[in-house]
Amino acid sequence: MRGLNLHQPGLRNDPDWFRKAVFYEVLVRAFDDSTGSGSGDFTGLINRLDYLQWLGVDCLWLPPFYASPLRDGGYDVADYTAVLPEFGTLPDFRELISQAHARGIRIITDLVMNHTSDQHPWFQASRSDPEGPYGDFYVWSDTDEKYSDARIIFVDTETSNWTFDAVRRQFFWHRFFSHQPDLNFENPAVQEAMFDVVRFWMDMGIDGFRLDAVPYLFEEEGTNCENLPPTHEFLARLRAMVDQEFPGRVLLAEANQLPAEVVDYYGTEEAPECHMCFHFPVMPRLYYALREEKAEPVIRVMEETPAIPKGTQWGTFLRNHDELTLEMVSPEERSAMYGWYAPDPRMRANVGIRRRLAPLLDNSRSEVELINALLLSMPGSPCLYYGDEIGMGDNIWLHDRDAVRTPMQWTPDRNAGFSTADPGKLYLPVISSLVYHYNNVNVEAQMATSSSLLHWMRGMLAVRAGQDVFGLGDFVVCESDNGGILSFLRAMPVEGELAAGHEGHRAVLCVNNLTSRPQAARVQLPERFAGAAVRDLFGGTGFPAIGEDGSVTLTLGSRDFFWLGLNPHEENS
Ligand SMILES: OC[C@H]1O[C@H](O[C@H]2O[C@H](CO)[C@@H](O)[C@H](O)[C@H]2O)[C@H](O)[C@@H](O)[C@@H]1O
Ligand SMILES: [Ca+2]
Repeated sequence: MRGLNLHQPGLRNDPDWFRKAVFYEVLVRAFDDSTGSGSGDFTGLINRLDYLQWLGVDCLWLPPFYASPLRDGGYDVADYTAVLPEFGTLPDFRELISQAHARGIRIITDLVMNHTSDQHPWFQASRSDPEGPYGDFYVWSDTDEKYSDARIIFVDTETSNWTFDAVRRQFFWHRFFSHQPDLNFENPAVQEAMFDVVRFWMDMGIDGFRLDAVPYLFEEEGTNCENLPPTHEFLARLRAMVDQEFPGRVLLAEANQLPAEVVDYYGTEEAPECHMCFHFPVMPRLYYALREEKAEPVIRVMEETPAIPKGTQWGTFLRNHDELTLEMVSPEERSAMYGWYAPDPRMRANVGIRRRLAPLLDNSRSEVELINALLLSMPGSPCLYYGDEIGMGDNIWLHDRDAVRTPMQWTPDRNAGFSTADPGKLYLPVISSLVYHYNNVNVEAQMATSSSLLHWMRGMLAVRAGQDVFGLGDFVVCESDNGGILSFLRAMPVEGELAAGHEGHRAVLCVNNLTSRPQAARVQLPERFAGAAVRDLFGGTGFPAIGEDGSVTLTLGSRDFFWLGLNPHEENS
């Protein structure tokens, strides 16, 4: 056992930390440029940790910062144990970990196991020396006909999962871009090499990994080459190694699949795999429900979500560095969502929408608040995307997913306070559109305005942090007589293991008006809440108690929501 991170100053010794945490995805490149190079870096991120601590996030997720030609935002790794020189050095990264930990903030990073860049020395060796030690590191074939049942993921750019290599005079397999050859996981040396990568970064002190594109590790003829048994066997071995050598560190699966398939990435009691999995299908349903003004799509996807093993957690999100993926919705839902959210074809990418949260919702403050309230109160540990806490805009005139990867907007000054470089030297231009210009949308201005979205987000995170039930409690949909109202309980037992030592209310009733008009609704709770006292979690104001039949009638303004603490034993006041 090499690495318990629990003794780091600032980190709480809590095995459930990831189940209660708010994650924050931040691109090192996009956050703060401390050197004037035009690109963000580790020192810049260190300089902004106080801001992230102030905001109330618990764990950062850093997408790849490894040596890379950057043809896929760093997901094209050219050296797994080197960092991009423009981001700093390994000692700088180590300093970032220790500075984050000192502030009680954990860090997980991306582990891109499925593929490398074609610039990786393993691929260069594999293509030029088929009989050498790396000859079998990739998936080679004399034809491009194998695995024909596997879909193409990057439909905008790729026409085949095979590309001919003129050096080796064979085809190589790639699930993503043709410059990203898939590693051959059938080769034990590849598996061992990946274990060593995991050890390298965990030894350095990171708190876990997001496992990128994890369904695609193995291939098998006659299948769609996704979620195959050997992939799960490999993940179980990886988890066993992590548990043994780095207890307390987490693995988070990025498996863009239906819930019934994703749950397999938690593994079994005998052979656990990941501690967390992103829940892809729920995210588009939140956007869908806002436009359809109906709770049903969200309720349905939650009903289709199987229970997960004890001690694990979903990861949830509204946006990330990729397009808002519509792979997990039906063709009818997809075309409705394109119509609502991506009327201009430039807003689309692959099977999804390359826009940020605020522009998706046409900068409607009440919709941004409501969808964030849903994210923060539904099951799962929410992951925020940098800049969405201030309602940053996007730039659909940029290439591919760069539309949503522009520099963080700190101030109304040059380059939005992100960099002192000549503006032309920035890795991407700052947002200067009419509505989302950095003159108006920036951290400094919002910090100075108590009614800003930024202050609202911080307040929400603070309230959530005081209620363990959001991370640990059950999710129970409460029937209501109004289809535009989504109401559910987050509850955990008063007696028993879960309740011991945890804070806050044991039951919170969340009621959300998905419609743009005021609504009244009679909400039915389980019988045990009959007569319970009701208090708003934000101001502590008492509401009328739950009726003796277990129901309560509430009125909500347009896109309004309530988080109501329930106490069956309190005198109502
Ligand atoms: O490394 C290749 C890609 O891996 C992740 O991709 C995921 O995003 C895709 C959409 O952009 C999605 O369709 C796919 O199912 C996912 O695995 C990573 O997040 C991407 O940035 C990266 O290009
Ligand atoms: Ca693969």
